[in-house]
Amino acid sequence: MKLGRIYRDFTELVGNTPLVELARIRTKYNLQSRILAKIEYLNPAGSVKDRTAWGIICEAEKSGRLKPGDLLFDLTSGNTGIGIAAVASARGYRTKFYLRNTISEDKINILRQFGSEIELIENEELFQPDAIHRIIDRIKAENPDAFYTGQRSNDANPQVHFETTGPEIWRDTEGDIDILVATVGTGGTVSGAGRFLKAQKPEIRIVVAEPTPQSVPSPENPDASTIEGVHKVTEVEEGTLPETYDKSVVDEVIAVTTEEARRAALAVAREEGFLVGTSSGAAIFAAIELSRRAENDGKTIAVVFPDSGERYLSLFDAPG
Ligand SMILES: Cc1ncc(COP(=O)(O)O)c(C=O)c1O
Repeated sequence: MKLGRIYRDFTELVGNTPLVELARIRTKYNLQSRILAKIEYLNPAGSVKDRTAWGIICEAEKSGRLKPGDLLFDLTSGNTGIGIAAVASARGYRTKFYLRNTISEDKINILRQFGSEIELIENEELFQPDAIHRIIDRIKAENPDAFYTGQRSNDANPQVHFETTGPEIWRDTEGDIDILVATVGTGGTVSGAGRFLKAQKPEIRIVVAEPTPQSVPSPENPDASTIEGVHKVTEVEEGTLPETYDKSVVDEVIAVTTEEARRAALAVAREEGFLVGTSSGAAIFAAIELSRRAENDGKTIAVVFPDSGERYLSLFDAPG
């Protein structure tokens, strides 16, 4: 980065997040691999989704689909909404978001600060067969003149990770990377960054940390404590995975409970000083599991930390 730089606006701050070695986690768990974490909460609106938001809005502007003052809308578990709301403020658009009613109060409060319109969707509605597709059809019909950012289907989402997240990890490791671990909401991060990294070095393994079945709300277990923003990618109904998730880049999936993810996130805060969210905890838990395998001795594992633990303070009691 050159000295004395003045940034033109918010969007120039998106990306180029630091990759940090977690040496104290390595010592604590006596690991034989090097663990690196990409600290995505250092994006300007606080999550990896600032990249997605900027990628989608930039692409829509280039193709002439947006004019000043337009309304943008999406179905989101919060972080994408916050990223889109922030980029929209910087570019002169309005926003409206549809959110599951179990989402953390912290994220809803942040969206209100940006002036976004918010509509909550009953958790139960999401249990019905084909719920996501029906909800998306409904919200599109409700906003006929607005622009649907469509994080689950818009190719600009994985593309921005192919153009930024993947190259940044490749550049910062100077190619010394063997495994990438990420979680999947839309799959944009893992598909785009994973595709880029495999194009540079085909033997890199791409690993997804997914929630266990017990960590996903269902009609039988509606109050399950979720890893917010993160979905199961195995044993899910045909057609429910987002179009932006490219399972062909993924070599392995490791299941993590919400409790394991929470504890791992706390270990990162207490050992390394990074207060990360639960999906970061799931990713580091999976990385620790991988590094306990003899085959991974001496290897480098990079982990994506999507957001900050400050986004979930209202969901969990202060731990001891
Ligand atoms: C907290 C959190 N972690 C991880 C992810 C996964 O990111 P992606 O949508 O790129 O798969 C999301 C996405 O919504 C998220 O909100």
